[in-house]
Amino acid sequence: QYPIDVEAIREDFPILDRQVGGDIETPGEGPDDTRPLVYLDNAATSQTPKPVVESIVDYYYGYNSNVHRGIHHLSQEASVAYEAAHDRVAEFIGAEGREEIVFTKNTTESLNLVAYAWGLAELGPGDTVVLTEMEHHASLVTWQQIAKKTGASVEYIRVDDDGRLDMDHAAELIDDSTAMVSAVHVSNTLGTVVPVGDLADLAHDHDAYVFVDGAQSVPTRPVDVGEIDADFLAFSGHKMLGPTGIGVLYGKEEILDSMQPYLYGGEMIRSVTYEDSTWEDLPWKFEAGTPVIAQGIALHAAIDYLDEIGMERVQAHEELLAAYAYDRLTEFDDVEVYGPPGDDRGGLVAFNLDGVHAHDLSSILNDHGVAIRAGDHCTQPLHDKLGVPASTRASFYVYNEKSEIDALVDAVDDARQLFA
Ligand SMILES: Cc1ncc(COP(=O)(O)O)c(CNc2co[nH]c2=O)c1O
Repeated sequence: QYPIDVEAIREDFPILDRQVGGDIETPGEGPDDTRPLVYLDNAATSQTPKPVVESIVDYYYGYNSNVHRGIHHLSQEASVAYEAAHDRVAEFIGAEGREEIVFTKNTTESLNLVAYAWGLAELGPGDTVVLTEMEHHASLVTWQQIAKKTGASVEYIRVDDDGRLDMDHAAELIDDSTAMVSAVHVSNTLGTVVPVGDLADLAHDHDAYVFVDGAQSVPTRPVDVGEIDADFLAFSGHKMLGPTGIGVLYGKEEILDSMQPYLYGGEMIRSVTYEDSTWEDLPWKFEAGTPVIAQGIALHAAIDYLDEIGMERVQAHEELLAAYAYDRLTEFDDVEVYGPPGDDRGGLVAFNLDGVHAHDLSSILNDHGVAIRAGDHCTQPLHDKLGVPASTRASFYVYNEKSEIDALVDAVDDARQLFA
C-alpha cells in the first residue's frame, strides 16, 4: 500500500522498537515503559538508520584525523572522505560541484552565513529583503536583524486563507528595490509547498538574489538548485536521516566567490602575514577551523540511504501520509488543521483541538506514546496571524505508516472525551 518498503526500512531504526512512558531516568527499561513509541516529530528531527550510525563508528574506529594539510595517511583518508561528502551533496541537489557546497552546523548557520557575509556588505538604506509570512525564525529573525543593522527594510509576502503564498502579492512586492528574496520551500507549520522557482524568476527579473530555505524540502522531495535557479539554498543533515551538527549552504560559485568570509581562522586561509591574509579556494574559504568531519561523512551515508529509496518515492510516501492524516483529523468537527488541503502539502499537519492548549494535548498524546511537537515551531508571527498561541504538529518520514496516524487520531479522540 506504500510507494516504499516501510517494513524493511523500519528494520534499520532500532529506536522505533522503543517502549516509552516510564521514568525518563531509565529509558525503555522501567516497568512503566509499556507504550510503543509512535514517532511523528520528523520535521523537528528525523531518526538515524544503522548505515549512517555505522559510518560514524567506522570513521572514529578506522580513520579519525583532522583534515587538509595533514601529510600522514589517516589525514589523507579523512580528507578524501570529507571532500567526497561535499561532492555527494552537490550531486544530490544538482549543484555544479563541491565549490558550491559549504558545510555548516545547520540551516540556521547557513542563513546567518549569507546574511553576515553578503548582507552586511551589500544591504543598505533603500534596499528591501522580501520574505514570506511563513518563514521560520532562522530566516525571519536573521534577515530582520541584518536589515536593522544595515538600514534595509523587510517586507512579507502574504499567506492567503488556505495557507498558500499569494503570488500576486509577491509580484507587487518584488521590485527594483529588492536585493534578496528569502523563502521557505516547504513550510514547517502549514506544510505549504512554495513555488520557489517562480519566486526566483521574480527576483531575477529585478536583479535580486533568491535564498531557498530547504530544511523541510531537501529531506522529503527531489530538489534541483538548477531547476529552481536558486542563488542560495540551505538545509540540515539531522532532518534527513543524518546526525545533528551538519548543515549545508549551497551558493552559486560566482556569488560565493564574490563574498568575503565572516568567520576567520585556520583551514580558510591561503597565506597569513602580520599585516594581512589571503583566503583558501571555495568552499574552504567559508569553513573556518576544524570542520564537521564525522558529520559530513555521515551526511554522505544518509544521502546514499535516501537515494537508495528514491526521492520521488520519499515524496509520494510523505504526501500519502499527510493526506491520510489530514482526512482523519478533519473528521473531528472540533479539530482545526492549518494550511492547504491534504492533497496539496508536504509531509506534516499542524492542528488544534478546540478549547485545549497544544501543550496539554501533546502531553496527553505523549501519555499514549505519540511523539509530536507542540508550540509555535519557530514561526511565532505566523501563529499570531493564525490567531493561536501554539499548535500541535505531526510530521512524517520514510519509516512512518498509517497505523501510527491511527494511533495519533485515537489519542486525539481520547483527549476530546477527556476535555468534553
Ligand atoms: C523551515 C525551517 N527552516 C529552518 C529550520 C532550522 O533548522 P536547524 O538550523 O537545523 O534547526 C527549520 C527547523 N525546524 C524545526 C526544528 O524543530 N522543529 C521544527 O519545526 C525549519 O523547519
